[in-house]
Amino acid sequence: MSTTPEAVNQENGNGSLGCEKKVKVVFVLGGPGSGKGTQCSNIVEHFGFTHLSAGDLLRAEIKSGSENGTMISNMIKEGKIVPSEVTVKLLQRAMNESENDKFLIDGFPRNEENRAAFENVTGIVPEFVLFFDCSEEEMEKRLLGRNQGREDDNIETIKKRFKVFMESSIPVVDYYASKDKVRKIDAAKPIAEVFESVKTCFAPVHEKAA
Ligand SMILES: Nc1ncnc2c1ncn2[C@@H]1O[C@H](COP(=O)(O)OP(=O)(O)O)[C@@H](O)[C@H]1O
Ligand SMILES: Nc1ccn([C@@H]2O[C@H](COP(=O)(O)OP(=O)(O)O)[C@@H](O)[C@H]2O)c(=O)n1
Ligand SMILES: [Mg+2]
Repeated sequence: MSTTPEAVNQENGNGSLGCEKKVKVVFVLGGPGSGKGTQCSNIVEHFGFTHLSAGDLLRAEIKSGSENGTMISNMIKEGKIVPSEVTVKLLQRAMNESENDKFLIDGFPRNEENRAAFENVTGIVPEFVLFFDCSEEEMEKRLLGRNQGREDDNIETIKKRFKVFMESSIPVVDYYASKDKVRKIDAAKPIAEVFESVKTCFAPVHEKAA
């Protein structure tokens, strides 16, 4: 059952969303074009998670005619990170509206502010962080060929996104690595091979051949 908007804003214990609902969260991080969205679709199909892309939620918010739409749109065009207040609310709403209790949160947290705001507001600590490791050269090639009509998939914005990734997102990966929560994947390989590595992070150990 969905909760009321008021419940969404309440702080509660670990794994709680301000109501009785306990959830499991896996953060999916990696540079722009590293294949986060592609692999999340595979994970959803095989492991029953619900995929929440922070970027998709922000783009939907622009389309909905929200009062924040212009600000979000301008930030995305510049490759900048939208204030956490906006993004965390969208993620919380999506989790509360879902019947599922397992979420892949893709493209979030992208900076220290995102990370702290999410943990403070929701009380949720991720099970682990999937990190897609890929060279900028490969990511650039993929983004320029993505063809989804995105206003930020142009070379000028791509360069800005790479800079933001290195300066703001890598420290978040380092933070979770210091807590032994990062599962790093070589994301430069073909899609099916990357998914073989991803699977090992989700499948229980006993499912593997002895
Ligand atoms: N392993 C891969 N090898 C080649 N192309 C890929 C691979 N993974 C994803 N792609 C393609 O690269 C582009 C970016 O992938 P996407 O999943 O949207 O990445 P992200 O969400 O990390 O930006 C898409 O066009 C996608 O089809
Ligand atoms: N946590 C987030 C995620 C995305 N965004 C914005 O949305 C843009 C696109 O994010 P995305 O995750 O859809 O992009 P990809 O990494 O999938 O290419 C980012 O460059 C940011 O401008 C944000 O501000 N905060
Ligand atoms: Mg994506």
